[in-house]
Amino acid sequence: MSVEPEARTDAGAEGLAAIRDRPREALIGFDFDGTLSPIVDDPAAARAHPGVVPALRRLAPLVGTVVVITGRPAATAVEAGGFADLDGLVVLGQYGRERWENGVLDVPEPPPGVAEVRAKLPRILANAPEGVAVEDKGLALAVHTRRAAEPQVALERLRSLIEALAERTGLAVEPGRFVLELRPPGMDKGAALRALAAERGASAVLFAGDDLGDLAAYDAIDALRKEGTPGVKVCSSSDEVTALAERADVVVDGPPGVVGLIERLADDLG
Ligand SMILES: O=P(O)(O)OC[C@H]1O[C@H](O[C@H]2O[C@H](CO)[C@@H](O)[C@H](O)[C@H]2O)[C@H](O)[C@@H](O)[C@@H]1O
Repeated sequence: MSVEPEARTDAGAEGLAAIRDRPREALIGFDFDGTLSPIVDDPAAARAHPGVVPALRRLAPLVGTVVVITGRPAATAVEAGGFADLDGLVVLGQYGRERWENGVLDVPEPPPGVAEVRAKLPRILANAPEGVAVEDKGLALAVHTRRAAEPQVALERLRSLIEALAERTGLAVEPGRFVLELRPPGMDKGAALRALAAERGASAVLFAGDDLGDLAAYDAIDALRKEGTPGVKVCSSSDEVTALAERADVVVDGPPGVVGLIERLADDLG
C-alpha cells in the first residue's frame, strides 16, 4: 500500500512521483520556524518539533539532499533544531547567505548598513509599543511584535519607520509573521534553493514553508517546473499566513503535519 503524501495538483503529483522514481537525485528542503519548529512568543525559545530529527534521520539516507533554508543564522538553526549530528544535512541560513554542512560553518561579513541599523534602531524604536523586541542575527536585525498587546497594529505602526531605515542603509525589508527584518538584499530562499539544486544536479525538488519569505522558494519551484524539473510546493499551514496555502500542491497542518509528511516520505522511499 502506498503511503506517500497526497497532492491536490497534477504538477504536485508529478513532483512526488519523480521523487519516488529517483529519490537519490531528489532535493527535499524545509523552512525552520513555523515549518520544522512550532511558533513560540520568544524567538530564542524556538526548538524543532520533537518528531523532526528522528524523521529526518530516516529520510536523509534515502534522498540525494536534505536542506533547511531559513531566515535564522545557520548556527542558530542547527542549535535550535538539534541538527548537529544529522549526517548529510545542509543548513542555509540568513536566506541563503550562510551555509552549514558537516559541522563547517560559512558566514560572510555583513555589509556596513547592518552596523548602522544596529546603532540607529534603539532610537527609532524608543516609542514603540511595549513588547516590541529586536533580534540581532549578525547579518540582519529583526523587529518582532508578537509580544505586543496588539501585534498587527504594532507592526503597521513600525512599518514605514523600518522601511525608511532600510532605504537609508541599503538594506531590504523582509516581512514575516509579526516581524519586519532588515537584511542585506540580493539573496532569497528561491535563489538559494535553485543554486543548491543545480550544485547537486537535482532531478526533482520539494520545499516546505509557512511564511512570506518562503514564497521565493515557491517561485523557484514554479520556474524549475517550466524548465522541466518536477517540483512540489508544501505549505505548513497556519491562521497567520494564507498566501502559501493558495499556491501549494500539498497542505499540512503546521509542524506536526510536516513531521507526518517526512515520515510518510520515508515510509514510501524506504
Ligand atoms: O525562515 P524561517 O526559518 O521561517 O525564519 C523566519 C523568521 O523566523 C523567526 O521568527 C518567527 O518565529 C518566532 C519563533 O517561533 C516567532 O516568535 C516570530 O513571531 C516569527 O516571526 C525568527 O525569529 C526570525 O529571525 C526569522 O527571520
